[in-house]
Amino acid sequence: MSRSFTIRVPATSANIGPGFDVVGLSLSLYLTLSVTITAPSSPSAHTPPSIRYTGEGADEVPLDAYKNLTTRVALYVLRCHGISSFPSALSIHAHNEIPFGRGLGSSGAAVVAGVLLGSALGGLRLPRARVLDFALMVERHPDNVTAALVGGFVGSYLRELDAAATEAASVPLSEVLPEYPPDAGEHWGRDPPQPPLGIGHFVCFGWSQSIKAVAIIPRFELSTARAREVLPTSYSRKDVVFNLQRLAVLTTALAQSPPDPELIYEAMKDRIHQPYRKELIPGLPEVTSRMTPSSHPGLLGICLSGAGPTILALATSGFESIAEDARAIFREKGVEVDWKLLSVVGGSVVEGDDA
Ligand SMILES: Nc1ncnc2c1ncn2[C@@H]1O[C@H](COP(=O)(O)OP(=O)(O)OP(=O)(O)O)[C@@H](O)[C@H]1O
Ligand SMILES: N[C@@H](CCO)C(=O)O
Repeated sequence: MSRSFTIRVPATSANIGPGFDVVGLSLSLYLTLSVTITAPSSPSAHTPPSIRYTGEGADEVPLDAYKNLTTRVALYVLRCHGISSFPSALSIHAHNEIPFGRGLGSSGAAVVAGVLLGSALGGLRLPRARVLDFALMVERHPDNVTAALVGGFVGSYLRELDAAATEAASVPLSEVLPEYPPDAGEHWGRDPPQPPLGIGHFVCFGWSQSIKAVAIIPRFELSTARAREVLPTSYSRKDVVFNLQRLAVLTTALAQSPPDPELIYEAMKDRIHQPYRKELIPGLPEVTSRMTPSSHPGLLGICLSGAGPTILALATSGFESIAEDARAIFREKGVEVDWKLLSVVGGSVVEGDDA
């Protein structure tokens, strides 16, 4: 008997200014997997997975199930449950609206989609907290994956792990997600590390429905790894307190109706990551300082989205003039951008899976 189902995971913006590695927001661009497992023509014939990929990243994403991030994560989940291979005659059509390497959570979405895929393929029915554990074994900061899974405006932290769990969680990704299948008759080698239970914890904040997100997306990629390399390993107390004060206010201010632009604009400022990332993103300091609620009615606040280079402007109106003026500032620095008006949406869904 054939089986088919769909997995849909939203884009995310992490940090929202002061909440570095802490808060995330799910946004209305999606990675969608349409999955079909056809009944094998003969029980002994094992057909390898076939992947078709359309949309953002289609020209660079690997279509080999042992190299593709989403399917490697799915196989990791299956192997942790004693299932050593993909089902036969598995076909996946991935359609992606989330641009790669722009700070809109493309890798977090691919990882969450992979965990949900593994759970569905194995009939595992993993509870949401366990899905998060698996996702956090692969993507080690919780802000994007938690928001992609749960949806809305979310704050999260990683539980402090005991020594054994710390060791399990610190296994290199190359071991968690090996790229190559074993040759026929061989084994994968040692069992993959099981995620410790309850790695990530989160809380959902309120969100004023009048607030939309303008994503101003430079036409170049910046990997999260590169954007983390430029960050210092320690901070002054003054800078930490600056961010904590703003984050505490921001988490409630974005739920108020009507939202208060003066409060939010100041509460979206950051001293922990954006100042260090300006060398990688020409125009970042100018865009975040020259555009204010006074110069742009409707604007509430402006920040780097995730690790960048996208800029996220939260606003209740005036979306086009905010985007076009940001475009003009970027153009002065030689950077071309595209922009999208996005809404805050719900989290990941799996539809049509009766297994
Ligand atoms: N749908 C996908 N399928 C397979 N691989 C993907 C997919 N989406 C992202 N990736 C991989 O993740 C990489 C981008 O990850 P990276 O963490 O650098 O950026 P990001 O997730 O887009 O940004 P941020 O984490 O700042 O929001 C891509 O270059 C690609 O290798
Ligand atoms: N909090 C992370 C998000 C990137 O995915 C960072 O800013 O590096």
